[in-house]
Amino acid sequence: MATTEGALIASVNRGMKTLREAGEVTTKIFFDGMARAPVFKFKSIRDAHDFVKWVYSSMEKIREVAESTTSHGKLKDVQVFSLANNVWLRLVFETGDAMGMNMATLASEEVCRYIEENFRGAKCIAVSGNMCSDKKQSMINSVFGRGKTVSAEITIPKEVVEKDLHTTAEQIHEVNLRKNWLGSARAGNIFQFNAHFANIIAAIFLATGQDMAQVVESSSGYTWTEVRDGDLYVSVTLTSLEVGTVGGGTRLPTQREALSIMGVEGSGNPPGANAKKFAEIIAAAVLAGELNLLAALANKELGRAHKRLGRNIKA
Ligand SMILES: CC(C)(COP(=O)([O-])OP(=O)([O-])OC[C@H]1O[C@@H](n2cnc3c(N)ncnc32)[C@H](O)[C@@H]1OP(=O)([O-])[O-])[C@@H](O)C(=O)NCCC(=O)NCCSC(=O)C[C@@](C)(O)CC(=O)[O-]
Ligand SMILES: NC(=O)C1=CN([C@@H]2O[C@H](COP(=O)(O)OP(=O)(O)OC[C@H]3O[C@@H](n4cnc5c(N)ncnc54)[C@H](OP(=O)(O)O)[C@@H]3O)[C@@H](O)[C@H]2O)C=CC1
Repeated sequence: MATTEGALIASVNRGMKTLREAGEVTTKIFFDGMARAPVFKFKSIRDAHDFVKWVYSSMEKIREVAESTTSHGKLKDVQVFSLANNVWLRLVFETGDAMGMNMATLASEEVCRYIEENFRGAKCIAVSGNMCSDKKQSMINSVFGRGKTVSAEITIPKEVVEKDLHTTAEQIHEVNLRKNWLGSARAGNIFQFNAHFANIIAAIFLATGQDMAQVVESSSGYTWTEVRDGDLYVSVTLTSLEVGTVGGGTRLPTQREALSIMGVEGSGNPPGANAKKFAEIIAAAVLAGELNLLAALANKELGRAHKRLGRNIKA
């Protein structure tokens, strides 16, 4: 992790120590796909409607055109949206170990060229029509996923919660409900029912050569807790985690080294395996950070910790 947040390393470290003592973290990827969504304009809604019908009947050809630009990318879905005489095609790609934004953009440009040549009156206004949605918070990413949708979970015995986090499952659960859920809802937040996913995501992105601007949507998600016979069940779900282990800034030597420490540098076997494993490691780290901050809030430790670790003042 690379961060200027004074207490963050200590925070995630204590969370990880707790997870390690509690047992195994389970992680699962529920969705994997990078989206690019060109916007097309038509003369009338009649033409836009005909175009949508044509797209559904031309899926195989569109897939062939898209995949002609890449050996790793696979077009897995075309999601169609319209507004008056405008149509967006949200092209969703499996991108192997790459985060895939260049790969998906190059493939989408080829699809746009094919459409303009083969459907009379279709004009591609922009290869990115914001239904993608890259580097912006959006409901579409939260609902459909972008990059990877990944969850991590663990149940922590009450003795471990008390020893390492100096609190109880009940107190952590109450902070989660009243802060992350009720507080976020009252604040009008619709994407981030969590405490500080962004802290961990930003620090890992910087250390491993990810695209920093994608922290915006990659830190969307939910923290869920339950008290189970005094033990704490805790889980995190990241809806749109956009990461890669090849391409972009992962080519830089220090960033490559950070990925190799986790055993996920470069191409996986099969391709995509490294990026998936990396996403699961990130979800587990987010779980550690989230668990620990909820405990620190329950204990009223926040100000004291930041005084000591941020300002270097003994509390
Ligand atoms: C700071 C602690 C962990 C102390 O907590 P403690 O229990 O007094 O710590 P300890 O000294 O007894 O050490 C326990 C363990 O913590 C770790 N640890 C402890 N110190 C270090 C260190 N210097 N470097 C690395 N690891 C450290 C380490 O794992 C250690 O185990 P050990 O190795 O000794 O067996 C605790 O008070 C704490 O976590 N406080 C909360 C800090 C925090 O989570 N900040 C997050 C950022 S806040 C923010 O940016 C977002 C926010 C809050 O605004 C979002 C929101 O609205 O919610
Ligand atoms: N163009 C845009 O609109 C945007 C670009 N970006 C930038 O794009 C970059 C990331 O794009 P991205 O496409 O991920 O990376 P790159 O553009 O660096 O391309 C990665 C290429 O690596 C090849 N490759 C080799 N091994 C593998 C493997 N195991 N799995 C997958 N691909 C492999 C693929 O080639 P092949 O396709 O031939 O198979 C792939 O296209 C970042 O720098 C980011 O900042 C960010 C946002 C928007």
